[in-house]
Amino acid sequence: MAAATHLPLPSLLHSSRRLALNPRNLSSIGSFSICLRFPPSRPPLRHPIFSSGCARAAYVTAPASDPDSIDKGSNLELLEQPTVSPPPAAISWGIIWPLLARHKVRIAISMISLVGCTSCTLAMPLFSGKFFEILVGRRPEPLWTLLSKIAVLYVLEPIFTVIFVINLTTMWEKVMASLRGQIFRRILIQKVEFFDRFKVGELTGLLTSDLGSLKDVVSENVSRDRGLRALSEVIGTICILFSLSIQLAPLLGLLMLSVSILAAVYKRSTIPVFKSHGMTQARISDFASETFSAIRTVRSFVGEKKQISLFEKLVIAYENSGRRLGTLKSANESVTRIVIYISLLALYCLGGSKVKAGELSIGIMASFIGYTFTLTFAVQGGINTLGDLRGTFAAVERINSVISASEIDESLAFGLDKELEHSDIGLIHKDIYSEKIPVLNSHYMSALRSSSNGCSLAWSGDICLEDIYFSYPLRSDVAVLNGLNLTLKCGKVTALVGSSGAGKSTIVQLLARFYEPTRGRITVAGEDLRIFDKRDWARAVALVNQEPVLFSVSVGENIAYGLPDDNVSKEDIIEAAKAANAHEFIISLPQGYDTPVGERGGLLSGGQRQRIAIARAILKNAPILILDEATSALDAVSERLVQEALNHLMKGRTTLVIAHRLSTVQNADQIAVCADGRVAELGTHSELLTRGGQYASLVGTQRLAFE
Ligand SMILES: Nc1ncnc2c1ncn2[C@@H]1O[C@H](COP(=O)(O)OP(=O)(O)OP(=O)(O)O)[C@@H](O)[C@H]1O
Repeated sequence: MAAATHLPLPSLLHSSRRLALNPRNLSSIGSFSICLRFPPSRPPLRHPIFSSGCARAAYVTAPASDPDSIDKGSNLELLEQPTVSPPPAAISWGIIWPLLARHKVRIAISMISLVGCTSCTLAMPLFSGKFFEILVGRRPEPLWTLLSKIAVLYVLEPIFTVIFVINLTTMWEKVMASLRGQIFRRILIQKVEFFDRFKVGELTGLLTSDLGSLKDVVSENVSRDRGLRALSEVIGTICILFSLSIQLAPLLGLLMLSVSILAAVYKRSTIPVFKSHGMTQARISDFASETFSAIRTVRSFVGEKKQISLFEKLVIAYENSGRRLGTLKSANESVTRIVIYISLLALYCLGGSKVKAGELSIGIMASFIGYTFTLTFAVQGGINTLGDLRGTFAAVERINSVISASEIDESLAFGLDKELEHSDIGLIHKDIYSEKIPVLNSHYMSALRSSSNGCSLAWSGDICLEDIYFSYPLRSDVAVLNGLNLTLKCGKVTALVGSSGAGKSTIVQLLARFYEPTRGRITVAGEDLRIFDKRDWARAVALVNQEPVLFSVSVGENIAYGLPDDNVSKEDIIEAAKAANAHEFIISLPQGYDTPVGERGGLLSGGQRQRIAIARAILKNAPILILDEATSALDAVSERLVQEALNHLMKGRTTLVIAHRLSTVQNADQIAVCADGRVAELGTHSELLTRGGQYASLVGTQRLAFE
């Protein structure tokens, strides 16, 4: 093992494919499926990333002197990698510390100014005591000398405070901006099933309210009676009190102890109320965003009353939990006050009697009263900060439970990392998590990079789906594809038909690599897709759906999104729009190409949206084109315009068409009938009609709808 070396994955793939995966060689080593049926105790004779379930866990060893030994079949050893540890929590001290460490100077200035302003604050009661002693003639110092010292304190304290607040908040805002950017990036690189699992509202809530709570824990706790200042005042006051009078200090200690115990009891008793308050708030936000985004459905079903009544229930639940929280807060407030008053009364009695007996100076007694108030406010402020911290911990826990439970799509993340490194994006330039993800993964991912480029291969080679098995991760017990085999011939049109739920759109999702097959492989010109990182592969596939999604920017910017990394010229945008039959309607819009399309393109008609999506795909100029019911939602006029645009787009590209209309399907070079997760029939329109099988019956029963 020690002498072993890591072979570059492409060469391994090449070799192992020759040994086991190339269909032409299957006869010599047994069928491809034999590879998949190796007993679990023995790894299959191919790179385990190509079998399901161990996608990240493998590398290859062979003698360093003979990298070609794989070809010769000697010394080939495939070793299972130890299980890769799960991705680190999205927010932890280990993540925040490096971000804080970038602002050492600001932190140092904040701490120095904190000491400065706290010292000023804590010196004030001492000066008050001296002031009274001068007034009653117990101190020889001239009054104006003392007053000028007090004036210096009054000037210094706000100066130190400003320096403290500005530095601390600036530093924290910068840390939070990095963290927010990183978490957005971390969400964006999750596997697609992550987005199946969590609602959009939940994910946006992490970035807004939950991260907002983490931000507030510093930015809302910089005032005199909160956070670090409160803490430093508590510590400072106790030290001063003990140095002033060893007899009276324990009394104030008792006061603090009582208040702290009350705070702890309050904290425990309010945790469930606090949690349920937060959850009801999240439900309100989810419900409102769902209602507003489905406003047309609500309108068409006259659902306003129902939505209002459901919303009312949520609002009442929120109100109730808010009231319970308020009651607990007020109870705590009054009990805390009672404790403070009792302690003050005790101080007056004990301190007063000591002053009368001449055991304590009136100045110290006056200082003590001042410190009692300082201590009271500081302790209360500390408790409030604890309350904020409690909410913040709950928010951090929510963020971590959502993001850590999921898996990063490493083949996407790796490519993105590389691209960001060379981009001008500064804030989210380096993934703070990548350092935490085991080095092995990046070694593994760099091995994934093939010398060949997926996009150029797709211009010249067929796409083969070989023995594909697939279940959606969230419904792993339901087999959607069961050993599907299909070849999309290069530059030709393949139509996919079949009953609803037969798995047509699932094939599209696999071709686009939103999901990976559970078993089997997809190849382009004989190369397994998994040797390309996903961002490379994404450039090879243009997808036009029934419901194209536009961003709420201008028409021109939506078309330019076809090449999001490039500076697309206005001429290119116009050319693409013309090819998509969209130019005429675009120039008739109020601001032409600068007209905003509204949220999800809501300010345009279905046909207009579709033609902009086609223009975007034309600009992308990808070798593989997937049309998933691209014209099925359109009226006859729009359909003709869109179909013309699509015909233009399809030229010279490997095209997969899913359609219910016979007219769209019958001219395809081949038609595949999907049933029971397999291709049941394959041929041209006339061949399949002659065969009289499922396609003929689909056409006969008009389930493949005619115009
Ligand atoms: N994200 C998902 N998670 C879990 N199951 C899914 C998901 N998407 C689709 N399915 C299930 O997979 C099966 C195949 O769905 P698919 O959308 O591929 O069918 P289809 O042939 O395209 O149907 P249609 O013609 O109605 O669009 C269905 O049973 C569906 O419920």
